[in-house]
Amino acid sequence: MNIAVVGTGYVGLVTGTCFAETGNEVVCIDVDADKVQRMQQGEVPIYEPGLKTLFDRNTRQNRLQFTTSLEEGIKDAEVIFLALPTPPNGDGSADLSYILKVAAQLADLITDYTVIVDKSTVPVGTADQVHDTLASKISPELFDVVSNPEFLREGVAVDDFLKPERVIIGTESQRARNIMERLYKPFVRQGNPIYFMDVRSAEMTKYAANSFLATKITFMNDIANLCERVGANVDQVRIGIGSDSRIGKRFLFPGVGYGGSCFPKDVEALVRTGQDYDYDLRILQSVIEVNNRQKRILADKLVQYLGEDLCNKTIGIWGLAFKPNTDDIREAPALYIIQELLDRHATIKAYDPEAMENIRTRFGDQVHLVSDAYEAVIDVDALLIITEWSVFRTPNFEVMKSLMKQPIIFDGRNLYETDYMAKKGFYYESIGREVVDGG
Ligand SMILES: NC(=O)c1ccc[n+]([C@@H]2O[C@H](COP(=O)([O-])OP(=O)(O)OC[C@H]3O[C@@H](n4cnc5c(N)ncnc54)[C@H](O)[C@@H]3O)[C@@H](O)[C@H]2O)c1
Ligand SMILES: O=c1ccn([C@@H]2O[C@H](COP(=O)(O)OP(=O)(O)O[C@H]3O[C@H](CO)[C@@H](O)[C@H](O)[C@H]3O)[C@@H](O)[C@H]2O)c(=O)[nH]1
Repeated sequence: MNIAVVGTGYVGLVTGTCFAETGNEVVCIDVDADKVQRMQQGEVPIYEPGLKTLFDRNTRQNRLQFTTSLEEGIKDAEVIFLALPTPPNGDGSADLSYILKVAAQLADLITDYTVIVDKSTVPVGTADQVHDTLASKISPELFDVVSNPEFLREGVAVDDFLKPERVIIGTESQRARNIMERLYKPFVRQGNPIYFMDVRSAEMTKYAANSFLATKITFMNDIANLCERVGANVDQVRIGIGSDSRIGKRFLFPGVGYGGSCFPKDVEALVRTGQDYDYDLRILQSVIEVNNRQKRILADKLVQYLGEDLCNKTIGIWGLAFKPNTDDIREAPALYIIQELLDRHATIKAYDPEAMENIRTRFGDQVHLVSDAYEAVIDVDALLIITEWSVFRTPNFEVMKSLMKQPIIFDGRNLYETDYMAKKGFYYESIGREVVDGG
């Protein structure tokens, strides 16, 4: 099938590459000329495990191509995916201008029946708006607008796309449904379902899923904070409740708050949708509040221990990306923690396996970026662990102790056992567990 993907970011590039991998002819379109040129020259502009191999294979075989021209990119497409940004407006609502602008352009270009698929995360009613934009210029018989929200996670995006737990397709058109089913069949051969539903329910499913997961994490963060106060260990509580299949083991890991380009903006946008319909989503309002507090928790713990003024202190940081296996720093807790430390005049040394370029772009030379984890602890007064990259899980603590000015660790991801850290001679604070002082 001939497919066009408009918007070649984390979602668009993975979508385009994976559809090419199942034999489709894919053209990816992006307004960012520099990005398009890099991709045309064989460079994958984001870090996503497994993507480069698929990208190389499909570009080599000319099944995956790139252009800045919408007209050229969509000319043979039976299906056009919109994988465009939907960032938050000032009031928390989703900015639909990218989607509606492209919809208006498509209205001038489509001449044969085409399925327009909304893959971006958009509020209920957006597909109708896209439909109306097109229908104001071309016959509704020339197109269908389908909602096909994407559930991939960064860091495992290729796996998630190739083996989705479910595919959601919102459409009332049998013709569009048949095309979408044909396209997705290769990805659900192990029996995972494709759920067809009405467009509005599909749009809502995406927000409900992200908001539920953000709530689950936030609930655990709240419980973790209480565990600290009552002398319980949140890791044991997590295992205790997670083994109840009604609760489930996943997404119960407490930490420094959820970040990334999706949960923060999508929870806000759903609250906003509620307000538009005179309905207060109180649970989600609390989730936002608790998460904002949680993003500061590691800096708060540090300040409580080292004092308000950090002007003579050097703080090491492990992990800057919002989660492991990505270079993405959008809404990363690290951004908030770094800003807090800078406001308190601390010197910062930081290391992340993939996200340092993005941090350099954001903070310039205010953050001293180093080339490995051990370098980030040389002469530091304390180490903050913000992202749980695997490489941080079993460090040589003897070496660390010999490098650090003081053996103090604030661990936002509960990477180590508290008893072990005490035995190794560290002052060690984590999330929802006892503080130990082995010094
Ligand atoms: N990142 C994720 O993990 C994820 C997962 C599921 C859903 N989503 C949703 O998918 C959508 C895209 O997210 P993303 O993370 O891929 O965004 P992104 O910012 O990484 O990529 C968006 C791309 O669109 C391009 N673009 C902007 N205007 C354009 C135009 N007029 N024509 C062509 N290209 C244009 C940008 O240059 C950019 O390359 C959002 O709605 C997001 O909420 C994201
Ligand atoms: O137990 C957990 C799990 C996650 N997180 C945090 O939650 C955030 C989001 O993590 P994750 O969901 O793994 O990454 P995303 O790539 O943001 O993926 C989410 O957002 C995407 C965009 O909408 C959806 O497609 C995915 O299904 C959804 O999981 C990160 O800051 C994680 O550190 C925790 O703190 N504890």
